[in-house]
Amino acid sequence: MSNVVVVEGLRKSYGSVKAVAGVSFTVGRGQIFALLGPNGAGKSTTLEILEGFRARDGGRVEVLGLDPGDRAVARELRERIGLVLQDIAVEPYLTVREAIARNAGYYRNPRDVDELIELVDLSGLERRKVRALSGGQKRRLDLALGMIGNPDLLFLDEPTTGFDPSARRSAWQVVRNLREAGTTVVLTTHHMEEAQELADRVAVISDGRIVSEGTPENLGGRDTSRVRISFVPPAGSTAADLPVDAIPGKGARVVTETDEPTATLHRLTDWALRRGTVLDQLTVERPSLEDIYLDLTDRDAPEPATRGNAL
Ligand SMILES: Nc1ncnc2c1ncn2[C@@H]1O[C@H](COP(=O)(O)OP(=O)(O)OP(=O)(O)O)[C@@H](O)[C@H]1O
Repeated sequence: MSNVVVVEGLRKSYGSVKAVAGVSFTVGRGQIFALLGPNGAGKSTTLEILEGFRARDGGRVEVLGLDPGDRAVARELRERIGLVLQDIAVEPYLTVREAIARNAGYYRNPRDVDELIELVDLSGLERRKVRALSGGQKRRLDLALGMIGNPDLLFLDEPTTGFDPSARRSAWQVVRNLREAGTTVVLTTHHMEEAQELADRVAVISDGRIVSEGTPENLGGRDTSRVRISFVPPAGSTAADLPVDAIPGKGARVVTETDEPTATLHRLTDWALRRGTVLDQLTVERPSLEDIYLDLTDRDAPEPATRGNAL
């Protein structure tokens, strides 16, 4: 797979603040790549350098085979990338359709305006003024404006902040459809579910450095972490009766952790069935992406109390 983005040893300081302190990663063609990290970690600075808005202090950067630091390629880069940034100002007295159609005029090979309106779920709102849109509708317009130029590479900076759950799911589908059509996407998000749902690869940045990179499934050893099984033991039985070592959990639950979930579950369910009973409220969980993320970005934090459901 050819790389659409190559970043090697990228550095950028603002005075004495080392915002980006030696960041390296690549993004393959047609991939969705998510950059995660706490506030102030260096995500926006990295993205702004890739987008050609900010000069770097050091390191190598290639975007669609071009150096975004080279002013001579700015126009070509502008044609081939799409941007959905935070707080985009759109002329408030234009209608949705006018705003999209106007931006279409800036590109050589724009998408069809009406198709795009449908794609981002703004059908029926074409004639509404931008100033009368809700926060989530405005963000969908931002998404349309980022895509209107038919970009090879789309940057999405916290694309679904302020969306209701249903709008968020439709926006995810829009992004997945773009990937199907061959568009490469680089996004930042604070929603771990978004990264889990969308990203082919994720990198976690903290204090200007990448602290872990992988797929949402294997980031930080997530796929090999111990599995946690929890349930309420049958009435009349104690922890000592169970066929596995378990410790008290929340309420009446007990919890056991294992590297061999199949065998442990077999022992437990076999034990329960032989007694003609059930393991009430049984859950089997690996750490969620959010658990792993919190571990990676705050090593002093206590063990997270809640865990996700993905196995
Ligand atoms: N123009 C600037 N001048 C001085 N310092 C800056 C500037 N822009 C960012 N910084 C500092 O650089 C560091 C990285 O900021 P950056 O905006 O890249 O982080 P971020 O990961 O995008 O954060 P957020 O999630 O809050 O958007 C922070 O310490 C920030 O205060």
